[in-house]
Amino acid sequence: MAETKDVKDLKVIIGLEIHCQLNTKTKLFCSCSTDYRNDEPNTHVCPICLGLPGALPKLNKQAVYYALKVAKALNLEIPEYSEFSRKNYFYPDLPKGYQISQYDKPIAERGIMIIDDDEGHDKEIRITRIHLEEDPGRLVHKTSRDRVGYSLVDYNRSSIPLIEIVTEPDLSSPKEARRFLNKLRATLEYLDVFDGEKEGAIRVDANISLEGHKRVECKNISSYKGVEKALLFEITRQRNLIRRGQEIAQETRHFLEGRGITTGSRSKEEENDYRYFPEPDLKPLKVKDWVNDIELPELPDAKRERFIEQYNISLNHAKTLTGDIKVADFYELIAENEPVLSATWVADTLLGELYYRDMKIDSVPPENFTELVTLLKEKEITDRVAVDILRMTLDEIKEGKKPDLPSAIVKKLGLGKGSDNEFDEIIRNIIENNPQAIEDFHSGKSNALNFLVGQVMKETRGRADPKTLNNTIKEYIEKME
Ligand SMILES: Nc1ncnc2c1ncn2[C@@H]1O[C@H](COP(=O)(O)OP(=O)(O)OP(=O)(O)O)[C@@H](O)[C@H]1O
Ligand SMILES: [Mg+2]
Ligand SMILES: [Mg+2]
Repeated sequence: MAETKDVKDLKVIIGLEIHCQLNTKTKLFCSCSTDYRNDEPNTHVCPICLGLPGALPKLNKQAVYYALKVAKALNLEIPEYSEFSRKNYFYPDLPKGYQISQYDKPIAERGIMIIDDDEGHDKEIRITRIHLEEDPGRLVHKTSRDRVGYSLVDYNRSSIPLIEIVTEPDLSSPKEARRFLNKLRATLEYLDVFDGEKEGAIRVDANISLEGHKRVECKNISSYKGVEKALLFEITRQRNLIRRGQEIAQETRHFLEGRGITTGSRSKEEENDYRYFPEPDLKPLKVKDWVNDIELPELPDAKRERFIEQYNISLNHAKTLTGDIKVADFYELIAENEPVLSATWVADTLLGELYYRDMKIDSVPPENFTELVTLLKEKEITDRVAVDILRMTLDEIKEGKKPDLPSAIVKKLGLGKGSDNEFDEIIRNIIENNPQAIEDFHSGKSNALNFLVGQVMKETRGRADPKTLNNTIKEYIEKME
């Protein structure tokens, strides 16, 4: 069956296992603070999260509540009871010799998330299950000068609450996987149970196979881009093997972020028998009773529909604006004034400029942005000038300064839109100094006119109105014959 198909036409099958740190104040089974990132190693520890003999876990209810919130948001079925289990393995990141996790009675099972497929159509991705577990410690591997390796271990992270979200193998491309993760992250942030900006907040195991062949699992990828890259690499690697008539080994591979490749593990250490059994120190949870108290906020899909309805903006803009709760909140602060124009400028310009500068939207004062949109609406400035002002504003914020209001910048730098006759001399000069362009124009090359418009825009620092400039320049050329 598979042999008759061209290798490049084999379907790509992807399933993800996503570990997300929940942003509770304290750890899953003790009261150590989870806010460890700026502190020395092993300063947020106690007998429980160090796994000392005799220490008993005490369940953090907040974490259960957060996990249930996620389960409800992704439409999972909540069972009557949920139970913790011990997952036994020996590794220095886990001093107890077992991780408290969940096995056959997870918090929730069988849900759905809808994403865009590669054609932009809605696609349902089935969620297999969500379970709660504790994070192990963190190992730092070092090489000393005599090249003998050694490892340091930090238990600050030990017992931070995680949820593991497992999907069915419903994703069909690396881009889909990326979109799934983006939407999942957005949902978790809407729910306020997760902070995706924190280092180590999300770790993904990406499973991938080609139709009719064995699956490979790329473990512990720590960025969204990394997942996409690892999957792209795997598709090429697996296709090449199949082309050469070799079998794909079912194995665990590691993704090397820096080099963008995956490598096979030397040992078979992952092929563990975890000897799961119910955790005797924690009672089963009657989760069905908890879930009734959970109220969900407005989620991305609902917000998107409301934005379209309330502000009359396009589907694409609504998708972009609701793809991140901070962007959605910013938009709602400024939307009253010119909702459509504001949507365009946030979605099509502001986000790109922020991304380019590695800045976050909540650093932008809403009043500055509102004023910029007003100036545009009143046609006091051109689009070009607006982009320049936006860039100046963001650069100032980035340098830690308080940016001037756009109206003040316009005044100070004389950036107000001019009428074409104000630029009479500039237009004449440009026409006179570009005889080649005039000749091209006469021989019907439309680019020539664009070139002249561009020159005038440059000379006027973008103050001329490109919409009228086309005609004006045409008239000048005809007049000057
Ligand atoms: N043929 C396949 N191709 C790609 N992915 C697959 C395929 N079959 C299953 N998967 C995915 O592999 C993952 C299986 O994860 P699961 O946790 O159930 O098992 P595991 O990987 O064997 O165990 P572990 O939790 O120890 O990693 C799921 O995300 C599932 O969608
Ligand atoms: Mg798993
Ligand atoms: Mg797995």
